[in-house]
Amino acid sequence: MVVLFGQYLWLRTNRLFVHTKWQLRKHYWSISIAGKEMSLPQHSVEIFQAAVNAVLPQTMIRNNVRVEGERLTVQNQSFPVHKNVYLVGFGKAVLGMAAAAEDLLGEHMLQGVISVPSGIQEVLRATGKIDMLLKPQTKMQVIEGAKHNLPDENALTAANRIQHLAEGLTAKDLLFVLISGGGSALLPAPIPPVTLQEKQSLTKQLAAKGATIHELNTVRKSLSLLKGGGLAKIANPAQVVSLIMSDVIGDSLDIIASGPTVPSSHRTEDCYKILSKYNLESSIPESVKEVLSRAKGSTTHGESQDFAHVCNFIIGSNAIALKQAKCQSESLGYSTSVLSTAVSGDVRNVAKLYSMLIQYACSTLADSNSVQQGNLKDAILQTIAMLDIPDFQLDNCLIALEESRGSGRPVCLLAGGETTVMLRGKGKGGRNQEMALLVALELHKAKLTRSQDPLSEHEVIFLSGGTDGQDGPTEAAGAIAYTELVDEAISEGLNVEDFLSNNDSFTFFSKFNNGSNLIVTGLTCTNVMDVQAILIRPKRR
Ligand SMILES: Nc1ncnc2c1ncn2[C@@H]1O[C@H](COP(=O)(O)OP(=O)(O)OP(=O)(O)O)[C@@H](O)[C@H]1O
Ligand SMILES: O=C(O)[C@H](O)CO
Repeated sequence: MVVLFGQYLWLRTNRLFVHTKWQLRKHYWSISIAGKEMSLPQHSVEIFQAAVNAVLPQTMIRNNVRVEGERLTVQNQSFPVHKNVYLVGFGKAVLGMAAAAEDLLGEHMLQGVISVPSGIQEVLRATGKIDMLLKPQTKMQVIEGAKHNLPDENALTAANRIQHLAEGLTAKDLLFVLISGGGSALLPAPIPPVTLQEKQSLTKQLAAKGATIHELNTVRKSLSLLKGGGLAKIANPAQVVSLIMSDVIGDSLDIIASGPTVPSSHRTEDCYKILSKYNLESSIPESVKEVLSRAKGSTTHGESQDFAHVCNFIIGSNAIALKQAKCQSESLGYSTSVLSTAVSGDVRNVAKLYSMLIQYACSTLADSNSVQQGNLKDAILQTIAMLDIPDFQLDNCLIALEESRGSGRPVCLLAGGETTVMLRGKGKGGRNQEMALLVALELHKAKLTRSQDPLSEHEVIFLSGGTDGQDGPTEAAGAIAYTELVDEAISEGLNVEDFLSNNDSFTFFSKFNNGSNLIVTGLTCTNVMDVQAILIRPKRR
């Protein structure tokens, strides 16, 4: 059976996908839903796409902000406005947020500066996403910077202009602050004598050693004039209204883009603890030591009462994306459950968790060996506890499985979050591609070690993708894996373990199956962490 999947996807999804390289693989049998022939990998991409489309920045602004006459309402809170609004923003989703905000604010808006990723306007023009671009008569200045998500001179210029704008505000003004993931790199304002290069090098070293975003941003806040509440402090006495798209676990306001409008609860000791945890104490530059010692305990820019002029609102999150993914998956005919929006930890352990979950689901669907199921369940619960994933709902998985057993519908399990990768090699990859490859390897090993194997009786797809469309410093958003992937790779002369030991997942997926398993979306201009989808159904006999 041949389906022109690439073409089909383009027609259906030209809002999101620049191109998607999926071609239908011959061993996937198709099912007919609403007259359409589609396969599991196609469905997984559609579900991922629904997640991303649910959190497009302009939609998030329109869903949360209203301007009626001289009243600006965000969620349930109103603010008077009278041609007194200034706007600043920084992050991967900020261009679309700013375009929608400027439209809504109309004549109330006076001036703005936004710091957005390098090349983003060109990508939007090239892909026809005109509604995310500012109008020619915009009152905003756009500065592109932070290539490869690293702070650079352009981002520094943007941060200086934002600081300058905020410093000039009075009690009559309202500062609209648009914040999204990637904001930390786009708003560098190192406290002298720390230099941009020193800050960049420290964050790079921490990231490479697997530091979490909470740890990274705790350190970033302590070395910045604008992070950790600094921007809000500078804008005082103006009313500050921040609209935030969350790309961190638990939606912690003080961590997203390092919380420029949020008081920080972290202390200097927290920074030293993190630096020593990753053995970086001896390589801290003198300038960093000086700034940390000056902070004398607190790294916050004032106490919480100093933030009475600030209102922070979360307007987009991983939970919103997964909710829409669930709707899409249900409409495609799957028994669906969302398991967690907080999957985090070392990518290797998370991949083990997903592999066990897939085996558990297959054995429950096959109603096989209950001892094996019990052992798997115990191991899953232990891994969840070890990874410390607070909201993981294994019971939701059981609900979907039971429903599927009753109805014969295929199963879709969804989760989201952000893992960390300990870089050991020099290859090219990202946490989603690495996770997909690791899951494939785990499934391969599990298949070899079990004699009666419910895995082989099921068609299984595992997708992991970054909602921002850029997984690590690669051109892909993520990748798709399945149980037979390792065997197929061997037949193509590719050794999965070699690629993994060099953190070279992008190179692997570029070569494997002519790159068909890569999800290539281009920059999506939004960012609410990563999404994983597991699709399972019994193989036809
Ligand atoms: N070769 C590689 N293989 C696997 N992961 C990698 C590789 N190189 C970098 N990474 C991971 O990519 C991540 C950095 O990617 P990126 O800049 O897209 O981060 P991000 O967390 O999505 O950014 P932000 O949160 O600022 O939006 C880090 O977690 C890093 O460990
Ligand atoms: O910019 C950042 O700090 C990360 O994307 C987390 O928000």
